[in-house]
Amino acid sequence: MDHFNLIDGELHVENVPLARIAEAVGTPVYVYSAATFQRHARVFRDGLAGIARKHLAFAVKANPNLAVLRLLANEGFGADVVSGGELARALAAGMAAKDIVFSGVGKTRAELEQGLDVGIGQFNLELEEEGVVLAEIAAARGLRAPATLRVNPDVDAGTHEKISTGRAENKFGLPIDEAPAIFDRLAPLPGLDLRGIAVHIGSQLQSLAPLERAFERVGKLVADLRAAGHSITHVDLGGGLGVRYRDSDNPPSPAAFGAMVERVTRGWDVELMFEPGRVISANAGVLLTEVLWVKPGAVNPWVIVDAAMNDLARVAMYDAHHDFEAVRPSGEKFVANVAGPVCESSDVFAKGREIDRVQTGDLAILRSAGAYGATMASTYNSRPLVPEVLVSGDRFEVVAGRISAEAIMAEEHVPDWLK
Ligand SMILES: Cc1ncc(COP(=O)(O)O)c(C=O)c1O
Ligand SMILES: N[C@@H](CCCC[NH3+])C(=O)O
Repeated sequence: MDHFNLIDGELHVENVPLARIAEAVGTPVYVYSAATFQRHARVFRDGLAGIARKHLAFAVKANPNLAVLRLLANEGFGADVVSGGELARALAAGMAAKDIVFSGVGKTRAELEQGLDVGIGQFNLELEEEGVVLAEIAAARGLRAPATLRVNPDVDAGTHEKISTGRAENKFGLPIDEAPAIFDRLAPLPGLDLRGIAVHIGSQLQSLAPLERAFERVGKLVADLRAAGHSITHVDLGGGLGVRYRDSDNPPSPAAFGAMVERVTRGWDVELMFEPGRVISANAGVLLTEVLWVKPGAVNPWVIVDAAMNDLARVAMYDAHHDFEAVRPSGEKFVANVAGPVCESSDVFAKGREIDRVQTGDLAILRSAGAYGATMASTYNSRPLVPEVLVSGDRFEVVAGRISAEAIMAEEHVPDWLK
């Protein structure tokens, strides 16, 4: 069941009319559905029902809002974090340290220390030297840091170039062929409990085939490591499952993903770990915006909305598609461009698209904005930082306030020697 529906001709999130949120909070604003987050969390878990030993860690980068993290913690999710800031958020949201996995291609010494001091569940190491440093820091504290090696399996995920992570030329992971030798050198260090392998080949995957190829390579590596005498108890299979941004997208279902994982990992005898982000959050949120102007254009009219690339960067960064819909559709359509007010030619959400006919003052949404939306927002053009609202049934709450240009300016100052 979708929780973003027309009720009496007007778009609602669950039982709350979007117009009511716009009136109370202003626009632009991200609006999330708690019931959708819950449903996605459960569908993902159900897809993996056949896997006995598993750990689910939500990729915090997709949506780090504290309320969202708490909701997912209540659904039994831990977190996959990539910075000290994300780690602090996961803890602040009530997640247990042991349920947190620390990924990330450039963890600082301070971040490794922070992770050890709070007792996180696992570090996914990106290179040998990181393992050496982590082992030293842990040994000095009388600890053994639970860790895996993240390997780069050299598999093309078949997704947008800028969100691919598993090809040899990408910066992520260490070359899978070098993993056995690195494992041999790191495993004996007293400060490390080197217990497995991690892999993540990219995001918004529309096919299971590249994932399957990557997992098969990891399975072979696990067998080789065991044959060399290593104890392998954990394999982290990352995230990456794609979602439907438009009708023509056809991502694999969590059930199909689970069936593939079950088949490929049969007999591995490890705890499997997962780091889903987008599949849990993308379609749980929309960006609500107001039409400022409809401006004549040389080819198509320009619908200028009050949301911009600084609020939702995905279109400018990856040519991503987000459906655009009026909150009170008249039934009439027209072909138009949709753009924000930012002074960049790439601040365009849609070009030459048939959309609901809208006019100045109308409310509209950009759909599927719950993942990599608010979290990638900036204050470019000195625009306020976009707020977030969580809806549950017929109530809603501002779970991140709008941070004004004045508040941001308060962090700056002019040196005396310029006055
Ligand atoms: C290491 C790691 N895990 C998990 C994710 C989450 O990916 P997704 O949102 O595609 O599920 C990412 C981002 O691509 C990542 O880099
Ligand atoms: N930010 C990207 C996804 C990056 C995934 C991070 N590993 C997007 O919006 O699609």
